[in-house]
Amino acid sequence: MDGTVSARSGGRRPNWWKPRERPVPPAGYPEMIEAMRLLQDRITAAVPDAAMVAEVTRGLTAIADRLEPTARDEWSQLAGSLREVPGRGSALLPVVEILSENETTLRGRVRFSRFHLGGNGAAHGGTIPLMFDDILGRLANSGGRPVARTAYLHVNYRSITPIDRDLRVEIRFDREEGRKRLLRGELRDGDVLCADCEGLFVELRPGQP
Ligand SMILES: CCCCC/C=C\C/C=C\C/C=C\C/C=C\CCCC(=O)SCCNC(=O)CCNC(=O)[C@H](O)C(C)(C)COP(=O)(O)OP(=O)(O)OC[C@H]1O[C@@H](n2cnc3c(N)ncnc32)[C@H](O)[C@@H]1OP(=O)(O)O
Repeated sequence: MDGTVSARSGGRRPNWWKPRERPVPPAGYPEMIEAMRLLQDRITAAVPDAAMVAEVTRGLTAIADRLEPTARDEWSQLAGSLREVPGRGSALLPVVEILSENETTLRGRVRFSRFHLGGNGAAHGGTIPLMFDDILGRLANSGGRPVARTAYLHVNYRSITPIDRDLRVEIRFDREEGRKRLLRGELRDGDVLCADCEGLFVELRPGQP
């Protein structure tokens, strides 16, 4: 248990869940993840012939083999841990560029891409909760609060969410009751409400994974 305490809990509760120090990302690391995202988009869109399939498979396997000896455990990995980098260095997440952020509100710009396609130009319905969960989780765990996990995430799809367009997302901290933190969010394409959500985050008790 470390000694970090939450401003919101009046300094009583220790913040036990804390990843170890991460290695500093080498120069070019965010660009490498960006190249991975581009690859995901291009593979999703591609209809290659058999020769190109074989060539790409060889190339990707060679890269995977080169990376394998550098693997570390999850507490030391870089992907997903780069809080200051849009998308946190995770190729899984739709990239949210954070425009403003404080302890109660987060505003950002997000662009779903071909990799996230569901159908007919619209983002896959699973990628929208993924995006919401990540930024709700970011706000829920901000301000030195002890770590909380999503207990539920309710998403309403109000209108299709187009890919390849800059959309706006806004999250706000609604209320906090004991270990429970309720947050709400909205995703908009201009004036059109694409989706909104409500998420409950519950602060973990010491020892809870
Ligand atoms: C990934 C972890 C977070 C990492 C954050 C770390 C650092 C922060 C820094 C940067 C963050 C950047 C980005 C954020 C990254 C990721 C965010 C994503 C987070 C996730 O994606 S995380 C994965 C999905 N998540 C789970 O894998 C949870 C599995 N689950 C459990 O671990 C337990 O289920 C738990 C702990 C949730 C509760 O369990 P428990 O036993 O501790 O508590 P209990 O059940 O007593 O509930 C206490 C009070 O909450 C009410 N309550 C509970 N559940 C409810 C529900 N569903 N509906 C309505 N009310 C509910 C009860 O009714 C009671 O209310 P009351 O006190 O009023 O009676």
